[in-house]
Amino acid sequence: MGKITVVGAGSWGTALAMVLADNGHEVRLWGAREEQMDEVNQSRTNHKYLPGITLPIGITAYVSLEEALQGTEHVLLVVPTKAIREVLANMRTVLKHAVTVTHASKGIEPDTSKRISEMIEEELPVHLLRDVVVLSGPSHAEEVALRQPTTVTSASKNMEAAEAVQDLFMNNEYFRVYTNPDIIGVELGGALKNIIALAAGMTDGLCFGDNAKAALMTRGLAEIARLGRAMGADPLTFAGLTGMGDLIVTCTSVHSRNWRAGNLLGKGHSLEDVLESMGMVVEGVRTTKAAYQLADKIGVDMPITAALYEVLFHGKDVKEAVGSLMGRVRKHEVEAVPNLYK
Ligand SMILES: NC(=O)C1=CN([C@@H]2O[C@H](COP(=O)(O)OP(=O)(O)OC[C@H]3O[C@@H](n4cnc5c(N)ncnc54)[C@H](O)[C@@H]3O)[C@@H](O)[C@H]2O)C=CC1
Ligand SMILES: O=C(CO)COP(=O)(O)O
Repeated sequence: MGKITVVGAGSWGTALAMVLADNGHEVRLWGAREEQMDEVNQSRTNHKYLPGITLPIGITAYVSLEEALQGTEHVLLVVPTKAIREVLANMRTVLKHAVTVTHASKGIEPDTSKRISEMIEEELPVHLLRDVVVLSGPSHAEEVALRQPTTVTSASKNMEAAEAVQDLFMNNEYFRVYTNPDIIGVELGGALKNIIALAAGMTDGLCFGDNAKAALMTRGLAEIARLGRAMGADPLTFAGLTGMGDLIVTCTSVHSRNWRAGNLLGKGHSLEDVLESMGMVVEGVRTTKAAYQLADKIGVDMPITAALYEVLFHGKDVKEAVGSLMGRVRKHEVEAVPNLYK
């Protein structure tokens, strides 16, 4: 069993560190806050992010990134998308050897439209980066930390690297990992479902029913797949764990920060107050901006994303946004249908 450094000690980094420690690996958990890292080492808890959970002894917390990375060949990067470039720049200054970087974050960078694997390739020079792998799927940290059955996907351009990550995580009865070569589809599915989860939370906050939620999830998946296909993803990926699977778990679970934030917005709270009250990352807000810009740039129709963008960034009334969505021009459900009759 090897040494693995988990960079990011929030809820997801800590829960994944637990899986790796359960599998017998020596896990180094890095976080920037000394008080929090002392808590992990001394009390074996990380109460702000995983309340009530006792961490396995195989996890050691570090505040020095250089020490945390010494002698490890595998880095699991799990910080919010906003912090990815800053953390990679710090890694670049202290790394002395090549590592495989697996990331488990879910987002797209506004303005550049970059996926996280692209940011990793940009920030780490080739002599420090062996492979890039993505770990994604329907997986709330709260349930993984309770060792409840969970399935995710490991994706990479290099299938050997994806399989190596599958091996690292699959040695217990509760965490099962599939592999997929479609890194674009896996990353886009994980990032874009957060937009739909925010919208699903809003419909619940507005006290709309199950019909509205089912409509959002289904048409949301249609626009996720439409953008994904235009970006070179395999459309089938969006029917899998990192597409439909993650969409279901995020739109229907009270654990989801995106759903909870949307719910508060639907009840009339301001975006500023909602983000302030969450205390954890709500990736869907930045991703809405990034996806809106990307769809606009490449000419892909994403009506739900565009409606949410107006609500979040231009103060449009939520009910008015729903009205505009429902009043759009008539369409075929399946885009290929009109072509069949030509
Ligand atoms: N929580 C979950 O169940 C899941 C989360 N994810 C994804 O994992 C990523 C991380 O999410 P969580 O761990 O849930 O977030 P979180 O809000 O629980 O924790 C974020 C952590 O990142 C740290 N951080 C923030 N900025 C930093 C910086 N500049 N430098 C160093 N550390 C910094 C914070 O101190 C905190 O420890 C997100 O992209 C999220 O979408 C993916 C699957 C499940
Ligand atoms: O990605 C997740 C579950 O798969 C977590 O979603 P939230 O960030 O909305 O909590």
